[in-house]
Amino acid sequence: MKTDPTKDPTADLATDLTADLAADRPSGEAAVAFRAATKTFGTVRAVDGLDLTVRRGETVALLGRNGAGKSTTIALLLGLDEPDTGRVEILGGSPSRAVAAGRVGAMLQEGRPVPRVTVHELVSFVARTYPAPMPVAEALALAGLTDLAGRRVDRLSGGQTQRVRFAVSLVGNPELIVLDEPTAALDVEARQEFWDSMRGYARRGNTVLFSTHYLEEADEHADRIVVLDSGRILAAGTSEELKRAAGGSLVSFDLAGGPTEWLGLLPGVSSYEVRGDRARLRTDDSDGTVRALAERDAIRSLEVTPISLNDAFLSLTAKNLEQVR
Ligand SMILES: Nc1ncnc2c1ncn2[C@@H]1O[C@H](COP(=O)(O)OP(=O)(O)OP(=O)(O)O)[C@@H](O)[C@H]1O
Repeated sequence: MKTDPTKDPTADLATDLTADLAADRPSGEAAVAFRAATKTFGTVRAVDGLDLTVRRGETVALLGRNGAGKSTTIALLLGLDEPDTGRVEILGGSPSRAVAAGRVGAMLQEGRPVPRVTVHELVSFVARTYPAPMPVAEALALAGLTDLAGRRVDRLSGGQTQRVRFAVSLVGNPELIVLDEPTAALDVEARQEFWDSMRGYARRGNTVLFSTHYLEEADEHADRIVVLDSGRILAAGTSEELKRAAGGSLVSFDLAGGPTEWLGLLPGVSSYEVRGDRARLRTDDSDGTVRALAERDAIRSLEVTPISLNDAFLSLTAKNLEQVR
């Protein structure tokens, strides 16, 4: 549902419901639905029986290593490629219909700036190709480009160019925006500016699906994270849920020169490492591990912390590697 802060939101809701009824579709339909979708290239299953639903208004991150299947998933979603088997739907219909109607905006990895035109000219040109675009000034403001409107697009920095691509993807006033690694190669500041723009768009009630390698970005900017590996979903949920799914906590303490062979035998401990005099134990049963350490009087500078999202990601993908082998 789209909301304009200057308007009564219930008026929007009423309009939306009327539109939904008029279009003969349920008002609660998903923004994105993959149903057992598979895509194979030669012997590689880039997308392998994918079942994924993104609700309207959600911001979802697709997280995965190189080759996990993120770009192929996005290509299927945008109708740039067809699944071999299974189904992909956007906003209750086919991807190509949603794209043609301007209901989906996309920012893909490739694409070079057009020479000589200004930011305003380019975004205006793209706006004219959509049936119900947003005002160009609004798209420029959302993308943080108001002050750069008169600048030539081939004379912008990497971060500014990325924001132009963002403006181009949203000027059609889409309900769903799909971003394939939108901040690859941006510095920290440009990345932050980009996410600020994206959040402005999401706050209007729109749906965002983005792929990333950056765990912090997924953690910070998505309502839900979907971890992909070998074209399959390994885990999905909030970062807290993923940490829980990966299992466990970290227990660390000072060895004070003591032996290390027994660490792996402690209750709950699945792995451990020793750096200098500090032992770090990964455990599924932190209470049991701590009790056993206390019995051995090995609790010097003891700390129990939840695992980081990074640890959870590594652990989830490592488990999958073991299963694949
Ligand atoms: N057109 C293609 N022809 C052959 N193999 C392909 C093609 N597109 C993707 N693949 C393979 O499918 C798998 C998934 O690739 P995909 O690009 O979807 O992964 P990704 O998660 O987006 O990776 P990255 O993070 O490196 O962009 C990889 O093994 C890749 O080599």
